[in-house]
Amino acid sequence: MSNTVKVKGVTIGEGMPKICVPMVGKTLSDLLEEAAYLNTLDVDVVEWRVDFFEDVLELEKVKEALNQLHTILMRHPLVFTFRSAKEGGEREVSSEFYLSLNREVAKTGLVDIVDVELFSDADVVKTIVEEAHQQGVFVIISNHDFDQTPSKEEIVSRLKKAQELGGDLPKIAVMPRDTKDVLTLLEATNTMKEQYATKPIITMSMAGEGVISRLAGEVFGSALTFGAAKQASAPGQIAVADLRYVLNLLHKGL
Ligand SMILES: O=C1C[C@@](O)(C(=O)O)C[C@@H](O)[C@@H]1O
Repeated sequence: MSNTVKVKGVTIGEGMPKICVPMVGKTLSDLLEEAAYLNTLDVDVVEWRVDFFEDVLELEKVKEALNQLHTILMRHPLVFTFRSAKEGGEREVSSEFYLSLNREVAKTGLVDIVDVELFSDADVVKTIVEEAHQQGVFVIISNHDFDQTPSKEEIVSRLKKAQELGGDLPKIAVMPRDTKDVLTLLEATNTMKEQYATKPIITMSMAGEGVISRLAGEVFGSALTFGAAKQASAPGQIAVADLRYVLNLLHKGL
């Protein structure tokens, strides 16, 4: 049985998949505008994709931005994510910087969840998980394959690894080359959820062919789905209102 992650009144892993929308602004003023707009949408969780932020290398500016974003978004659980270029993000940084960025942000009390990549340096993953948990911050341990869909066994094994490393929300995003790849992701999700998961998991097959995986999480076992506000942060994300409509529809049928 999967546990749940409860944050600011949102229970991830129970009922309908929760909708998370990424903020991808480059400047603070873009971000503040995006945050205000997100407040008008029916979203459960907000993600700050800080790798898009032009001042991401200056920790003080990141913290200042977080302060301001928090005043707008305080009702929503906030995920803090630096996505590396090798996993589909905007830039690459050193392991040292990645560690200090995540550890400093976890200490601010302004974020609820940090996203750490499974294939980061093993000590870095361990340290971030430990320190985030000391601060009462949850951890997504994630992996992204923008080129292909690994085998079912490999997907399950990565999700298990993320769980063993202490991730509260193991996550994987993969790219399909055909519809069979989408089925592979769905099957891996179902197997993980039914047989191994002690935590809510998050999975998606990206791009157009994979859209079904962003909609049918409640059926196959993914607890959270990423939707788009004005700008998508990954291929295949659909508008929040459409996402909510379909999630509700599928929920009614279950
Ligand atoms: O990891 C993910 C999932 C994602 O890549 C997607 O495919 O929706 C979008 C990213 O912003 C997020 O950090």
